[in-house]
Amino acid sequence: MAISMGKGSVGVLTGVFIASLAVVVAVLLLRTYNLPELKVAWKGKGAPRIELEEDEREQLYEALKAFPRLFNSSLVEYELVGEYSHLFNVQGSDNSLLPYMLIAHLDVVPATPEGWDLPPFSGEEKEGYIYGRGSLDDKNRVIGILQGLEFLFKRGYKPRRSFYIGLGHDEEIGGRHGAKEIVKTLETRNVKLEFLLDEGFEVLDGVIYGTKRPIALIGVTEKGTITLNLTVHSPPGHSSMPPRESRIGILSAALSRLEQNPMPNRFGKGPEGAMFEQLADEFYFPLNIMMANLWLFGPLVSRILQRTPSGNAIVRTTTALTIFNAGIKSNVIPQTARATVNFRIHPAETVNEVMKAMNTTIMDSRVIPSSDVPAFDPLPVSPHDDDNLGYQTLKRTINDVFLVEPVAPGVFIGNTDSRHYGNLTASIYKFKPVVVKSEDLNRFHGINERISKEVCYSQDFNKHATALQSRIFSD
Ligand SMILES: CCCCCCCC/C=C\CCCCCCCC(=O)NCC(=O)O
Ligand SMILES: [Zn+2]
Ligand SMILES: [Zn+2]
Repeated sequence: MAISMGKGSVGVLTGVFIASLAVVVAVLLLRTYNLPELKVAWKGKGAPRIELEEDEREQLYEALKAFPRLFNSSLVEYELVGEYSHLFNVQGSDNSLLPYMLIAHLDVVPATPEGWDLPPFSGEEKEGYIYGRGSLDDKNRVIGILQGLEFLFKRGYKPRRSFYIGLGHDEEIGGRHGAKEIVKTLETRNVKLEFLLDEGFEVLDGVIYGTKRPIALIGVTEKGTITLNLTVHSPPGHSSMPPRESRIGILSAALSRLEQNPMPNRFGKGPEGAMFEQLADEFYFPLNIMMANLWLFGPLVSRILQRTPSGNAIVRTTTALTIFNAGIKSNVIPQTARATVNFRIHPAETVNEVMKAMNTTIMDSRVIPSSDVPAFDPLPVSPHDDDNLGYQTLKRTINDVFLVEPVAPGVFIGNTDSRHYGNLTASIYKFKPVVVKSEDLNRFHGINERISKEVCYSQDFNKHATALQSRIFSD
């Protein structure tokens, strides 16, 4: 797996990618940077609070030590938002240009050590990879962005276009206190953005069945989501006198019906069809002919795609059973059985339609649905035509840095903080500067999440930096 970076026509974007390449270097720097005395230019309402806990103060100080030029630059305003999220504003020289924004998140999903080759929170290395929860999602981008800026400031970087950086702390649970608060902060200042870049697809090497070479996808929209709790209640009792149907049995049957009756294959009814058509030449014969003629071969292609979990995620609303809880003792009939189901909604469907289909499939009034988190429909498609600054900058940067020619717009299958920024810009792009192979897909939220060190070093950092200089300073 590779990680890389560089930047396009917009100021730091190239630096960010370049720095993403050097994430390993950045991690080492975090530990070894030899500090000059800090004169930190904290501004805004995020100046360190007197009531910071010792460990919080320690962490902030570590950040300052790791990125001294960033935190000392007169061009940078920094503030803490929602207690743990970070907002940076880098001032450009031309206020007539709309700022852009880079976002990433600091939090991770949980991990227990079972099945990992190295402990999930160790950051230890093995055979050229750094292992750890967050190494792909999304600490690589956090470090990449900060290291990119540090690198650029070292070179005397002065952007023309202002930009923001937002680092959220609760993306994995919906971004309510992080990204949403950052957005509120920006809205009170009437900020509008030229575009926003967030995590998303990657350079996919052998991931899309039948492709001849690596392909980069930029997420220009994302699927909607419903997270539902399904509960079956009734009074508890002695296991020696079980009811004919237990709560566990009732709920399990309902869940099994959901799994056995997936939502319909909607391939071609959303923007995903255009992606495959655009990429038609990248497929081996006869898939190339089929992709170029989806009006005829669409049904066959959709059946091929749905064979793999990642392809299936593209063609339909997915149904994932993620949590199941019931029972407290081996001889007590449980009072409650409860499960969580996570739907990711295809762009051709809506929350209402999926809810209706779910009720029809379960068809059991003893199974009570409820939800702790808001559902949302698939998101609008961001512009990605030839003259769109954000999309084209990102596309050209991917071409240059990864030396990957095919870049296509796609429907992102996960959900991230960027959906909260819809009032600030219609141009939201989702790309993570790493190369991913098929066998890596299970590492996201799975075991042995890791990032390659070798490829970071083997990429010619200085070459990329030099080649992209004109872009760095042209905007
Ligand atoms: C032919 C099909 C090609 C599909 C290729 C799919 C490749 C997907 C690669 C990685 C995606 C893994 C999901 C990552 C989601 C990251 C964001 C996240 O975790 N957000 C929270 C959430 O969605 O719950
Ligand atoms: Zn993430
Ligand atoms: Zn995640």
